[in-house]
Amino acid sequence: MAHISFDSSNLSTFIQPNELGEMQAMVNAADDQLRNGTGAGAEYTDWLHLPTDYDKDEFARIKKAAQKIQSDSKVLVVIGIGGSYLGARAAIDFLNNAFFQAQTDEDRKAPQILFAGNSISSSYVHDLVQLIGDRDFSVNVISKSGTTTEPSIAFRIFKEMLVKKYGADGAKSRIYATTDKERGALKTEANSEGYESFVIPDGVGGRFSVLTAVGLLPIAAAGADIDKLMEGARAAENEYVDTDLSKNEAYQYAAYRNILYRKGYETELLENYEPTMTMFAEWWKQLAGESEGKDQKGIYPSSANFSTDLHSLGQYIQEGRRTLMETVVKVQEPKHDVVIPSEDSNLDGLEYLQGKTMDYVNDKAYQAVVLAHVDGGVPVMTVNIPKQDEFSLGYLMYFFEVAIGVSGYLNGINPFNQPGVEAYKTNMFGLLGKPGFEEIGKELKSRQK
Ligand SMILES: O=P(O)(O)OC[C@H]1O[C@](O)(CO)[C@@H](O)[C@@H]1O
Repeated sequence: MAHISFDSSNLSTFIQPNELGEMQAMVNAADDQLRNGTGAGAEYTDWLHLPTDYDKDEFARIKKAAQKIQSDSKVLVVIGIGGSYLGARAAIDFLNNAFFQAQTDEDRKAPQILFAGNSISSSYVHDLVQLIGDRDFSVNVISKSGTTTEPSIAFRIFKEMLVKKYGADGAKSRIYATTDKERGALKTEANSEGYESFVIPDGVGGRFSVLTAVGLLPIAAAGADIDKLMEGARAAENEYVDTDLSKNEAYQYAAYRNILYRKGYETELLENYEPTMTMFAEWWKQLAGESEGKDQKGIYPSSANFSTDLHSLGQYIQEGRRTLMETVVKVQEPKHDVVIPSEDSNLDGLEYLQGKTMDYVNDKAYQAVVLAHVDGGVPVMTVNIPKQDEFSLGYLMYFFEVAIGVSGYLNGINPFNQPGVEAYKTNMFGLLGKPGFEEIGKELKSRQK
């Protein structure tokens, strides 16, 4: 039995009973493209078997490195952007205390995990340096290419800080490089400087890399059980193999979102009712957006955090343009529950809820929102997960990865490339005067007012 469940029961006013079955032939073809390597981008599908087929020696090394970081550092600075950071960030938030990063070093029982190199904000880096202060720290620099501008700038800054604090040799023993197995600038530097290094496998694109060292080292350093994370993903790998739409809920999700997309529901909101899942949605947004948004088509992935955003975006979702569909990731059992206290004055009118738990109210909010949004013309799908633990997270991430792979093929694109990301980089290099980009720089500058 599947560990998580996909609930499509609220789609009945938007999709007729015959429509899912009519997608079966297309799903069969998409499954063939994905699993038999007949589709575009087949060289980037090794993530499909990562939960079973991974480097066990490296996995043990990751756990050892995490222990070393825990023993000699109060802070781990994780440098990376896009798929080289979002999975770790999402997992660490999802699995830990809501105030993990704000806890004292003693309470946290693991290093504070701070992220850099995911923007070019100087103010952010300045403040991060201040926050580290004189505490012991290590750096995990994550980049397949080793030349991505944002993480490369951050790496220079934190490497210099390490050298000043620990000397050249001390710094080397505190830098962990996660990169290509043999090529690229970071691999070359790791080899020559002797940094401990971990591999981003060739057949795994950044947005599908959370279950490699890219995600696993920071997640383990934060104190999570990465064996359980892999176990959950492995269970999902075994679960979502049947091509039959009536049996494979990840494929069902892929098919339904494509049916809806073709009816004009062009934006999908990934929603949660737990603030610790905000970054999970950010991970999902790259997974879906970078995979599917190409050739001038694709579902636009967005997100909303409830009930917070019901008081900001709620109006639009209820009554704005009818192009939205929603996918809720609903946690069945909270990490902790809290009873609502009684108050004699009852000025807030809440006495009818005294003695009930907050999670009871949160669940009723979810039920109420589904009813209201469906009535308002917004199709709602729900992915139910039992709780926020490592096993469930590994399972859930695999669910979305396999669903997005199939979904991309259903829409006739290559889900595993990202040619569009280069356009801004080329322009930026031109404007910055990077050697080799002089011509484009001249042309761009002539167009600027
Ligand atoms: O690991 P790298 O090479 O620094 O790239 C980081 C990110 O940049 C992209 O290549 C493009 O945004 C992503 O796919 C990737 O996750």
